[in-house]
Order: sequence, then C-alpha cells, then structure tokens
Amino acid sequence: MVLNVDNQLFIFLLKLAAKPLGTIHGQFSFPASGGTAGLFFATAVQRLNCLISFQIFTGEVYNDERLTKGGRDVIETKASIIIEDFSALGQISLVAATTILQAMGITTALLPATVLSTQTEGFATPVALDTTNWQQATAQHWAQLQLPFQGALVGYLGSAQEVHTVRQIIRDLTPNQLVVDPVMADQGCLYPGLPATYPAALCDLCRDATVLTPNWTELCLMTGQSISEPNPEDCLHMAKLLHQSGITGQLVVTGIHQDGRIGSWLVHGDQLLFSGADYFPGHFYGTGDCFAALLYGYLTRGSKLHTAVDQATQALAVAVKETAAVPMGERLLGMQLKKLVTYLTREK
Ligand SMILES: Nc1ncnc2c1ncn2[C@@H]1O[C@H](COP(=O)(O)OP(=O)(O)O)[C@@H](O)[C@H]1O
Ligand SMILES: Cc1ncc(COP(=O)(O)O)c(C=O)c1O
Repeated sequence: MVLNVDNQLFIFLLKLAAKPLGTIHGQFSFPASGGTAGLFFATAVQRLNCLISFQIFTGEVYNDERLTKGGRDVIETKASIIIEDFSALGQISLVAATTILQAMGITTALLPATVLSTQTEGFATPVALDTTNWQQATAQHWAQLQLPFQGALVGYLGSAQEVHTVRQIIRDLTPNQLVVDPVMADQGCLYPGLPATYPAALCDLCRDATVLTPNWTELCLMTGQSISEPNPEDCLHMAKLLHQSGITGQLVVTGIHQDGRIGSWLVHGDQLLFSGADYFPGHFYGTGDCFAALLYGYLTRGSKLHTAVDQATQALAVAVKETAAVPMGERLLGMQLKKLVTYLTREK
C-alpha cells in the first residue's frame, strides 16, 4: 500500500536531509508506515551521501552535480547488440547467447527479434509475439543516447520483414563488427514456418556481415545450390559464389565431419581450416546458436578469427558433452550450459 504524504513539516525535514544531493520539491508518496519510513529513508540517504540520481515513487528526481543534464554519466563500455528470437522455454538462441556472453564478461544490448513460447522444432506451432515496433523504438532510443556499440550478433529472425528491420537497425547503430548466423535450416530443410523467400531476404542482411556462420544446408540455400553432402570443393565454390553476390564477410561453415571429429571449416583464400572436437551421436538443438555466441565472444575479447574459431569449438564441446548425458527428448530444450558457464568464467 502507498500513502500520500502532504505534510509541510515532513517535506521540510526531507529537504533538509537531502540537501547535499540537490534540490527537491513537491509531494511525495511513501509506503504505509508513512512519515517515519520517509524520514528514515531520507536520513539514510544523507548518511550515504549517494552520488546518484534516484526517483522516489511519484517521479521526483534528485540531481547531483556530477550528472549531466540528460541524467547520466558518460557510458564508456561498448555493449554488444544481440538480435535473435527469445524462445521462452529452455536454452535456445537469445537465452543461450546472453548466458554465454555474460559469462564471458561482455555487456549485452538485447533486441529480441520475436518472442516465442518455444523454439520452432518439436513443439508444434509456437505462440509468437511480434517485436518489430519495440525494436525500432529501442534502437532509436539507443541512437539518441549515442551509446557506443562494440559489435552485433544476429541469429534466428523468423520473417523477411524482420530481416529488413534488423538490417536498418544495424545500419543506424553502426557496430564495428557484425557476426551473422543465418539460422534458417538444417539437415537439408528450412526450419518450420519459414517461407521459401527467406534465404534471399537473409542474403541482403549478410552483405553487411563481417563474419558468417552458416551450417552446410544454409550455405547451399544462400548460394542457390542443390543440397549436397559437405565436401571441400563445393564449399570453396560456394564461398566464391557468395563473394560474387556481395557477401564478403569471412565464412565459417559449421557441422563439418572430418577425421572422426566434428567442427567447422574456416574459408581462408583457397584453403579450408578445420577446427573440430569429439563427435557425440544424434542431433543437438541450439549448437549453432551457442557456437555463434562463443565465436562472437572470443572475437570481442580480441582473438583473431582462426583462434576464435578454435576457442569457440573447444568451449562448445563442454556444453555438447554435458547435453549428451541428458535423455534424448530433453535435447529439444537446447544445450545444457552449466558446465560451459563455469568453463567460461574460469578463463582469464
Ligand atoms: N553431434 C555433435 N557432436 C559434437 N559436436 C557437435 C555435434 N553437432 C554439432 N556440434 C558442434 O556444434 C557446431 C554447430 O553445429 P551445427 O549443427 O552446424 O549448427 P546448427 O545448429 O546451426 O545447424 C558444429 O560445428 C560442432 O562444432
Ligand atoms: C526459434 C529458433 N531459434 C533458433 C534455432 C536455432 O537452432 P540451431 O542453433 O540448432 O540452428 C531454432 C531451431 O530450430 C529455432 O527454432
């Protein structure tokens, strides 16, 4: 319960208590204990001599000289913009990426691309909430605040319209690096609910990417090639096709089996550099999301791309091993991240 206190003596005492913090005026609301709680609060504030701006229930603001007129100090931390679906259940996409990047000590700026009740595979049709208007308004707010951004990571977006929105947002916020995981397909098929026009829409966004992490099916769809078995010759050919179409970011193709291991090919000129780890039988959901987040994280920490791919592959293997130990049906919830978080927080 909130009680309105309109008591001249109380306001006088509160002004006195808060004097070191600047000017206050008007009418205040405090919890049921009323004047006593208010006085206690004001005295505590005075004792702490807080150098912050804070708001009391009614919206009255204390201003401190150190704060700018806009109401905040300059923020120097460069946040990372993460744009992908927020699937409410389990550890898919934005939930996994946020967990990983926070464990790596990276400040995130989240723009959920769509809010889903579940991921799109294995749970029938998820309930979806379109976030386009909110995303645009939030990006505009961030631009007005002139916040600095280190980079952006883009994953599953879910509609061609959303892809266009995201492209515009990225152009407005100008992050230094853009890692795009063109999430749309696996094992030869587009994910449920995505239209056949989706790959072309995604290619537009990929033109702005500095690093791309498609799996083999996604690479084939992006280049309009029929879906083959992964092989080096086709991979290099498709890398050239992408380049010719204006997609010039560095290419890391995931889900590659080589020498009894599984990992990715980093396209380096006419060479393919393989990074791999132990293969665990069966399909895992959300490995691609986690790989892209880890790769983004290591790049942000300053690793060169080849090193970052190796680091991401080894870190991901920790989560794959943990997830392999849970019953197969549970894998639909995404990757188990507990051990990976410990691994990441222990890293220097
Ligand atoms: N069965 C598996 N065993 C071990 N690691 C795997 C397995 N499946 C995927 N990974 C790891 O996850 C990475 C991304 O997986 P991939 O299936 O290509 O992603 P996506 O989810 O985008 O299809 C792979 O390059 C590999 O490092
Ligand atoms: C909503 C959603 N986001 C993300 C993904 C990405 O999963 P993965 O990392 O396995 O490509 C999926 C896969 O089905 C999905 O449905």
